[in-house]
Amino acid sequence: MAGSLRQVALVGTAVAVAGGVAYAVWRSYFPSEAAQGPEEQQQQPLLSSQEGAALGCARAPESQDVPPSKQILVLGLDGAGKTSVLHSLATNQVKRSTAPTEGFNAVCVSTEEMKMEFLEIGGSESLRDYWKKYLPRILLLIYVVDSADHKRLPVAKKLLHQLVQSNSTLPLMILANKQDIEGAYCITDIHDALALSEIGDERKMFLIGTHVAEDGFEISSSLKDTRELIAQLVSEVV
Ligand SMILES: Nc1nc2c(ncn2[C@@H]2O[C@H](COP(=O)(O)OP(=O)(O)OP(=O)(O)O)[C@@H](O)[C@H]2O)c(=O)[nH]1
Ligand SMILES: [Mg+2]
Repeated sequence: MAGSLRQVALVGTAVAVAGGVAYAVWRSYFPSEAAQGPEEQQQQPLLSSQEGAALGCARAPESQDVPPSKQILVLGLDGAGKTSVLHSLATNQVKRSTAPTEGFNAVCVSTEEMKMEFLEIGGSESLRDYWKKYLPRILLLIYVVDSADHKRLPVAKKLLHQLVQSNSTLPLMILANKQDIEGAYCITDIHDALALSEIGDERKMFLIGTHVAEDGFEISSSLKDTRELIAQLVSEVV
């Protein structure tokens, strides 16, 4: 166990949160280019400039000395908690989702240093075909699992391994969500259930326990740490 855990940073300690969250805008849509092949998408941003602008992630013209938005893909099985985590990260308040994402969900989170564009694709079976199409455009993949959904962890593992096999260096952050539920697997169990030691040690990989607790409260320190780490990771990628 200790050997396999060496390849993964288990994050649970406090990291100071720099910068505030400026806004979050919610939207579900199917982009028109979803039918294109990954090659055609390689040079395109995750969100078009119009979509980015609508979400408050407008890009500055290249002549201006303003860093571009950082693009992050958020995947995982239906019900894992992707929307709830994203909404909480963006607003700093716990807000559990009440409906499945029927397509895509784009969220913009600003810190003092940068704007980060998160794109969640719903986890239901019919949407999983879209997952891979966005991989070539992103700086970081966040994969959310329901730590209490023991039965479906093998499916979550299979899909994760399929996603990462085509890119050995894409940074990966796994959120072992719903840690508040009694009987939820702890992160070492999740590490084993997802066979993370097989994913290779070329990439940066993080496994973090999270939960989106009671509505209306400030988010937990683990979620704040997660946001801080995401900002740090994407700022390191050129
Ligand atoms: N107990 C508990 N429930 C959670 C947590 N996170 C999310 N939920 C609940 O789990 C259900 C699914 O959450 P969503 O955020 O919609 O899950 P999702 O991954 O976005 O699902 P899809 O959009 O269908 O792919 C909702 O009822 C949430 O309230 C958590 O940390 N703990
Ligand atoms: Mg969702």
